[in-house]
Amino acid sequence: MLLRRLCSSLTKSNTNPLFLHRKSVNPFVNSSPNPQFLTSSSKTLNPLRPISLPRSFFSCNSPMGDARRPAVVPIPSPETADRAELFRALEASLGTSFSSAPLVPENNPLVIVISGPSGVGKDAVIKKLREVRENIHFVVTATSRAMRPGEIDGKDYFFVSKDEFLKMIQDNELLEYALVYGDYKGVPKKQIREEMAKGNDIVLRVDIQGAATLRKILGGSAVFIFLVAESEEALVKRLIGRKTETKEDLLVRVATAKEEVKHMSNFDYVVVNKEGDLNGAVKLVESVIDAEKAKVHQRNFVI
Ligand SMILES: Nc1ncnc2c1ncn2[C@@H]1O[C@H](COP(=O)(O)OP(=O)(O)OP(=O)(O)O)[C@@H](O)[C@H]1O
Repeated sequence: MLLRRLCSSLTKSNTNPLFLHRKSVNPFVNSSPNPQFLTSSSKTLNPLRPISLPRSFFSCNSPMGDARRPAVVPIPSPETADRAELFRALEASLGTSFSSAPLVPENNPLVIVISGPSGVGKDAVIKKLREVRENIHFVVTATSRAMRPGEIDGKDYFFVSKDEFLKMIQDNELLEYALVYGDYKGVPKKQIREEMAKGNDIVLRVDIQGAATLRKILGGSAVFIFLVAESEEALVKRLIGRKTETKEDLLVRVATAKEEVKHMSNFDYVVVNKEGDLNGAVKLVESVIDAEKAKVHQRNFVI
């Protein structure tokens, strides 16, 4: 019906689209005749006059139109029609069936690198994120540092000896590694491969040095989030409050943290972990992940 209406309005009215176009844009005034506008008898056409096309060109009765056009089907009124009936009528009118296949392909699993100065709350944010988000794997980093009270091997870190760590480096088992405050820390490749194959997103928790190395290796194939406290003062207080560092360690970490904040520009997103608002920071990280998942051009991480 719609098609028929369109055809009849084109046939009946003088609104030949070619004419309208030429009337509004007339590039041939004061110019030599354009071969495009020569008739078969080689007469020059007046550019302001409509080109006369046979009536059958726009006619719904043309045999060519019939061959290409779907059958004319009455479309019931949307206000009163049965939904299924209306759906079928629309399909029939357009000569096509509406596919139920997803319009958007599956997301690529996302690799999220979370970093930030020591004591900013990386572990705290990740612990919470683990509770609230599904289909996400938190890579367990291998480290040669000693276990802290309350930490669990294989959950918080894979605690290995220095020699074991050096063997992993030798066997090319680490995506990235670094010597941090005298201890080795590294990201095992195997875990990432296995979890991505299951369709899970991957979270890597690394220090600033590790994030810089990963950026060089991964470029834009992963999303980099910088976690920061609202102020230096808040950061130092948080670190003191943790009570896990010796006074020497504290001094090094605080001095390093001041420098580390300058690396923010190498990241894609910055999330402020405000004192007393851990949930707010976690929500922001989730928003970043959701936004990344809605990207038309997805990041493509290959390992
Ligand atoms: N938003 C927050 N408000 C108050 N305290 C917080 C907040 N986030 C984290 N903390 C606390 O700050 C301390 C440091 O946090 P956390 O250990 O997670 O830091 P980190 O960045 O993982 O440090 P590191 O890199 O040294 O391991 C912890 O005691 C943690 O409970």
